[in-house]
Amino acid sequence: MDTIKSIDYPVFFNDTLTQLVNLIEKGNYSRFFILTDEHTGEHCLPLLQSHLEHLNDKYDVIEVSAGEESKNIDFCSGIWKMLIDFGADRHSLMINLGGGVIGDMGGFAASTYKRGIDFVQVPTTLLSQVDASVGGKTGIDFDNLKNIIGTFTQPKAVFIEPTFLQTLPQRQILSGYAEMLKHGLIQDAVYWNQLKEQGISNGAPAPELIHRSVAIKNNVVVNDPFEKGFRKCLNFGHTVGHAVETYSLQNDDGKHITHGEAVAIGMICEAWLSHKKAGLSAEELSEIATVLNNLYPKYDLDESCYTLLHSLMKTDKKNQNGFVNCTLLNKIGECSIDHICTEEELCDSLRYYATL
Ligand SMILES: NC(=O)c1ccc[n+]([C@@H]2O[C@H](COP(=O)([O-])OP(=O)(O)OC[C@H]3O[C@@H](n4cnc5c(N)ncnc54)[C@H](O)[C@@H]3O)[C@@H](O)[C@H]2O)c1
Ligand SMILES: O=C(O)C(=O)C[C@@H](O)[C@H](O)[C@H](O)COP(=O)(O)O
Ligand SMILES: [Zn+2]
Repeated sequence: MDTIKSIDYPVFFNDTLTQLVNLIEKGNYSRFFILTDEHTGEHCLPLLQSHLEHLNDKYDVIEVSAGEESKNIDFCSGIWKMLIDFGADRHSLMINLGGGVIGDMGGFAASTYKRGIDFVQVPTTLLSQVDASVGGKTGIDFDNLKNIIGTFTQPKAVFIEPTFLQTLPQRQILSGYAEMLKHGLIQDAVYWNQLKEQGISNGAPAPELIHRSVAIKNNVVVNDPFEKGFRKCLNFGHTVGHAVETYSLQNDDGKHITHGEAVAIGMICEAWLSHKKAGLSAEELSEIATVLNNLYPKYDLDESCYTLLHSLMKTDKKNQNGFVNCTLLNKIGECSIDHICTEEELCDSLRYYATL
């Protein structure tokens, strides 16, 4: 599969770990650091290390706990502290070996340490391969708000290695599939139909589909890297989705939903808003709601939490002048940005989800 050229860096799909070793050797780095979480440390690090034996004295491993609960300032401080303790200088390289949590937080830690050191993304979840590793959004959650602190900083390269997906639990595969479905909905009706018809059984989607999603996302971010305008299309499903994800993280019942599951709920609600406000037909709304509702577990959101959900939506980064600003679909495969949605409309979209 062809390497994709992003803003000013390559996204590799073939011989990825050899390509990574080439980058390390050519980059003349003083040291490099591999950031993992407890799962990628177990399942992915050994394969990477088998390519690094001749560089054993040039790197250290930094491991954090797994999951969204770690994507915060405390774990980020821990990473900065380890970089200081290991003597990382400005000519160091950070290798983010993990899912979106590691990619976002490792990218943020690297982009701020000594005002910025190089980093690369080695995504190990479907979600991070198709979406999070490309485009340069780095960040952490803070004050119970998703990605509220962060930077736009591009990696030096992205290495998409399909082998890593072999150990990924099916729930996480489905989570990544939600972002792939989003890519179809916003940009490519043929791709949506292909994903919808073949569905997802056991294991990861074909590498060609992963490549297709990266190509769709990349095409958007190269034209609007700082989300001044059309990049907001990649945020379809996230106004409601991030609020639901945050709500689930705050509820200490141990039943946290994944980012993809939350975005799937958000896409149903925002498809309903699209029907009300942006021309999406009733037939296409019904198709989207059926596909997503069948793929993802139902999450209980009763009326008593709507006020909290709306207050979370009011903090969305697309908002301006206090108005909640959504990306909506005009039809499957085409979207438009900057639709102001009222509290009543947003709550009605949650009511629609509850009726399914
Ligand atoms: N920067 C962006 O553009 C962007 C895009 C989409 C999502 N995100 C962010 O990404 C995060 C979600 O990423 P995610 O879904 O990858 O979650 P994650 O990083 O928490 O990974 C999910 C789980 O899978 C485990 N895991 C990772 N790779 C594995 C492997 N190969 N085998 C077995 N287990 C493995 C992890 O340890 C974790 O428990 C969210 O914080 C979201 O906000 C960022
Ligand atoms: O790359 C983008 O732009 C996206 O919006 C992709 C999203 O899938 C992703 O979840 C992103 O992290 C959301 O960004 P945020 O700015 O809404 O925090
Ligand atoms: Zn997302």
